[in-house]
Amino acid sequence: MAAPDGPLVIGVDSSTQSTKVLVVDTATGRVVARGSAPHQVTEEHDSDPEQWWEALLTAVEQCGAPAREAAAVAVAGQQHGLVTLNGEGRPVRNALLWNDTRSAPQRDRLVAELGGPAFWARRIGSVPATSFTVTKWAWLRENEPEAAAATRAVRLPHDYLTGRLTGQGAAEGTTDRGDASGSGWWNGETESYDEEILAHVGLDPKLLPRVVASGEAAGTVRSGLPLPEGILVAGGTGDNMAGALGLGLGPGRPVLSLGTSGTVYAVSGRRSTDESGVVAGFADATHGWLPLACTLNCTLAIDRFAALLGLDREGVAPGGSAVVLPFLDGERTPDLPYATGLVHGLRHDTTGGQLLQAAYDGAVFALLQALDLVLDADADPDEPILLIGGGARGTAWRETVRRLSGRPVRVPRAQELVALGAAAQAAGLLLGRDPAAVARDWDTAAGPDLPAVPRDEAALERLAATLTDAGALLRRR
Ligand SMILES: Nc1ncnc2c1ncn2[C@@H]1O[C@H](COP(=O)(O)OP(=O)(O)O)[C@@H](O)[C@H]1O
Ligand SMILES: O=C(CO)[C@@H](O)[C@H](O)COP(=O)(O)O
Repeated sequence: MAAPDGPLVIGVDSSTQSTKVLVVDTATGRVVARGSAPHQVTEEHDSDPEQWWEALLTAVEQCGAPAREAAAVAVAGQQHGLVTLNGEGRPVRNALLWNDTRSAPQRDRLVAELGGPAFWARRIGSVPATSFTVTKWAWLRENEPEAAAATRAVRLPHDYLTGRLTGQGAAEGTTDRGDASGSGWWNGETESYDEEILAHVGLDPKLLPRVVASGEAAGTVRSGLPLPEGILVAGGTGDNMAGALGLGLGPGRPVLSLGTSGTVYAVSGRRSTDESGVVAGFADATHGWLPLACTLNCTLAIDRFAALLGLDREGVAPGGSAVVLPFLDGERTPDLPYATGLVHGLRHDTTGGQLLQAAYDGAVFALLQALDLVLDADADPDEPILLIGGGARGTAWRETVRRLSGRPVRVPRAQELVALGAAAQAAGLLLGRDPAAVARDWDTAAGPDLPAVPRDEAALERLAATLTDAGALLRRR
């Protein structure tokens, strides 16, 4: 390893399928070491937080000597997951994840009981989808009351890992405003926990972590870990907020992330309060906002579809009139938690490759429809879409986004932008700087631009019509 020019920092991305760790030179943004380890997710979409912790340690150990020289660390995590801890700070049960739709009945009731979509959009910036932590807590109380009663602390995934790094007890947890804004009990108007919502769902605010400010440390690394004892631990954040930091994102620049979830987002100085529920009005990890739309079925659904067809994920073919709505996990955008996958428009001459292409189209459609909604009204329509996440490495994904958006697409050369964003947060804390400005100095968003191609209006119209016509099927429980 060439000698670093500045202090080293560690950025962690604990996402749905795996944990990735980068050791980064703060002076240049150069990645000097990396590691990764997978997680298991059950068929019901829950996951053991102890396994995330083991994966984090494994991935840090893979980084070797540079990890032992780092001066600060931050953790970004999959949003919304409900982590319930006992008095010893250990999980009461597996975490209920963002893509678990079991809480759909509780969600419907909560929205109706507390003043409808307008109330929620105004208070928390979003009409909660079944992803939101508040709906999962309501589900737990109703379906596993003994687990809810045994809970002494409620955490989000990144809070849990930050707590394990710092040695926080059940009463000492921390979180940040970005990830807190996806809980459903953090009020964006007052920037504090919403006591009326918490009382309604029977959650004692004392069980929740303290929200640390941007630029404030969550603590320091405790002894006995493969990281230097006593180094700074930044507040951490949700994975999408960290992706925005990692790109050094400014207003008007749309991001499309293709991972287990599909997300489309932008940063804004204006707080979003979309009563339609398409846009979640999240906070970002500093002082601004991160309007975002999210789908439950993205790369995993398409890989499953390719496997069913016996094709490689790049085995797409143009043409045909097939439409696929790849809602294998139910769906959040559009809001169809009970939906299953749907194939329509088959003919004798439809090929497997055309069907696979239709599945890609179906996965990208709702995200692109939400693109203009997450951008400020004065955003330049010719600004390239920044394509990130594991899917951004695939040609079929890139070409689908180009063809259905009609916009230029840029794939940043830097990979693992969520872990890079966590590293930028750690660097910002260490150097007393704005983390997004640190990432801009690292030039993380640089990459070749793929020019715009004419938008495939026929494919978009077929998808829109099928969604409307299949409404009753897709809503059936
Ligand atoms: N070369 C590639 N081409 C297309 N897709 C890829 C490629 N490599 C990985 N992927 C996709 O990336 C996904 C993982 O993306 P990632 O952003 O790491 O997910 P998450 O952060 O949600 O755990 C996998 O489901 C896989 O389908
Ligand atoms: O629910 C959301 C955003 O609201 C998801 O984006 C999760 O944050 C999971 O992210 P990945 O594991 O797909 O990165």
